[in-house]
Amino acid sequence: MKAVILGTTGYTGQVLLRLLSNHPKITRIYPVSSSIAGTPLLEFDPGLGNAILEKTKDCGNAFCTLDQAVEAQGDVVFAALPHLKSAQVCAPFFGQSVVIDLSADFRIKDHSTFIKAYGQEPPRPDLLAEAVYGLAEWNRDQITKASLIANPGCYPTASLTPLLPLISQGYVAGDVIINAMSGISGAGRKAKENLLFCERTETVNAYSPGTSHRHCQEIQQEVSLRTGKAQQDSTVYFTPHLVPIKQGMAVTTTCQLNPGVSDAEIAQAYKAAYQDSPWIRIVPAIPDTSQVRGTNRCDVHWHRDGDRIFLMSVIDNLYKGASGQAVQNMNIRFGFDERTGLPEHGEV
Ligand SMILES: NC(=O)C1=CN([C@@H]2O[C@H](COP(=O)(O)OP(=O)(O)OC[C@H]3O[C@@H](n4cnc5c(N)ncnc54)[C@H](OP(=O)(O)O)[C@@H]3O)[C@@H](O)[C@H]2O)C=CC1
Ligand SMILES: CC(=O)N[C@@H](CCC(=O)OP(=O)(O)O)C(=O)O
Repeated sequence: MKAVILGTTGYTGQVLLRLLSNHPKITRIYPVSSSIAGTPLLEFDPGLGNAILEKTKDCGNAFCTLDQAVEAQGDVVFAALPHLKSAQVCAPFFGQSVVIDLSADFRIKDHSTFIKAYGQEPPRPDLLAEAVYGLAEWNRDQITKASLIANPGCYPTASLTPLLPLISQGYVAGDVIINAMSGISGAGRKAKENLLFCERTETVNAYSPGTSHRHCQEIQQEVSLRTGKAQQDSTVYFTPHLVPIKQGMAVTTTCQLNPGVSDAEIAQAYKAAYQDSPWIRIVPAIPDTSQVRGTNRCDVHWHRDGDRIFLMSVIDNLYKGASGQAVQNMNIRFGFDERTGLPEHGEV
């Protein structure tokens, strides 16, 4: 199979390049760069292994242009581009290849919600109906048939994974309070003064609290789908924090349970939702981001305190939060085992 990566020099693009170079079903890779086409891959990233050389022969082992990639007619295109830019760059691939978009351009279905989150109209409203939200464990059947997959945001993936089994069973009453921590690679590779080492080391802060972060709209959309309530009546509150680690995301979600929900029912809800999901693990102790770093796993722990439940989840924002889930979605779409080409063990 031939794979195209758009935005290869970004963080998620670089992880995609590594994952696809080890993926047994991918034979050719077209690594597009709008900024450094023609530059040898190993000059840009000497950490890449030899497998990449075999698979990028068509581009002379260098970054290629968008035109070269369009001509190659890839089976699958991964768009690792900024939101509000991605849909436009992907245009030549729609109808030609399966497009897996890591940006937010196709995640939110409702126009006014998209405008609230991103400050402007969705860039391709004509394609929103056919775009499948790629939260892999919840939309497998649709992903199997999709030609456009909207890979979820990293915060929504880490928040929805522990929440949806309980929401879907109708066990949750009242507000859902989500507090999340992200490593700095979550903000992408583009140089920003406020993300310099000296600005971010030894310090932590919250930002965009309550319902003001764009990912709150994405989380609310998926929760509303399962509760049947209108999105404006959703009571999800989401507050992210930036912590001084390179990659990793830890989320704590607090909910009130409906009267009479037992521990056994909660355990059963998680079992039913995830027993056939190789990348979700319900763990007996509060998880650390280090245990999922470099893997596609989301580890979840729950703690009951009277009628409150506390859900602790961890992912690697660049893997399950982005490129790993994108490859998982490709596996589902093309009928491969969901685990194919994805690392199982965390780094020591
Ligand atoms: N970082 C994360 O943890 C996560 C990221 N995402 C999403 O995935 C997408 C890619 O993220 P990430 O890899 O972190 O982003 P980066 O900022 O690290 O990389 C984006 C890449 O897009 C290309 N690009 C093309 N046009 C532009 C432009 N106008 N401005 C900036 N870059 C441009 C560049 O690559 P080139 O020069 O090679 O073309 C650039 O390196 C984004 O939509 C992001 O929101 C989703 C989940 C998690
Ligand atoms: C730390 C940081 O800045 N995180 C980003 C979200 C991460 C991301 O890339 O957003 P998507 O998942 O929507 O693509 C933010 O808060 O906007």
